[in-house]
Amino acid sequence: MPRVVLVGPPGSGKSTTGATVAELLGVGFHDTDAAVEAAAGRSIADIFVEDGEPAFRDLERAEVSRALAAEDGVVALGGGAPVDPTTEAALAGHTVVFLDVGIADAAKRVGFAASRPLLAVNPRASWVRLMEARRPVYERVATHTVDTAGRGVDEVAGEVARLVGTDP
Ligand SMILES: Nc1ncnc2c1ncn2[C@@H]1O[C@H](COP(=O)(O)OP(=O)(O)O)[C@@H](O)[C@H]1O
Ligand SMILES: O=C(O)C1=C[C@@H](OP(=O)(O)O)[C@@H](O)[C@H](O)C1
Ligand SMILES: [Mg+2]
Repeated sequence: MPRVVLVGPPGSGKSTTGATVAELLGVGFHDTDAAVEAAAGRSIADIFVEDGEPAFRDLERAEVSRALAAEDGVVALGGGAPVDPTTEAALAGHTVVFLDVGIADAAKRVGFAASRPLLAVNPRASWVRLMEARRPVYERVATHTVDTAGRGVDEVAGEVARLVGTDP
């Protein structure tokens, strides 16, 4: 079982902070988006364009299920992963940290580049809409919440590592 699973919206820092948390804890780091891309041999943006979002969600659900069973370090999910009911149910019993962030910090961090297809059109409005819909899901699955607003990667990673460092 992973030591900690990171959830939160795009730009909350799951992928970047997760790698630092893993270093601090001396464990491996696994990003489910990177695993989906490696297995498909294509970027997430290409999977969205060529096969559509439902096809990506199917790949994501399968990869998250595998990672929750097989990985034992830090696991970062994609921002939409916990919205899937199967994935939400599978997160029960795991140590899950919700990296919270507001639109101002997320916009500064992500720049809303084309690599995040859901934010390609009207990025700020799309991000706010996604976050409004998903916040209840993040709050339901989280065992801990860390506010990342105005805080750098090292500070956030240090707090996450302290929160979960004593967990078995
Ligand atoms: N706490 C932070 N402070 C400043 N920049 C950050 C922070 N967390 C992440 N970033 C930067 O924001 C961008 C998006 O981070 P990323 O880890 O990909 O987020 P996510 O995986 O949650 O979408 C990256 O360029 C990263 O370096
Ligand atoms: O919010 C989403 O639905 C998505 C977030 C992305 O991951 P990050 O949250 O790591 O950017 C990636 O999984 C895909 O573009 C879909
Ligand atoms: Mg990410």
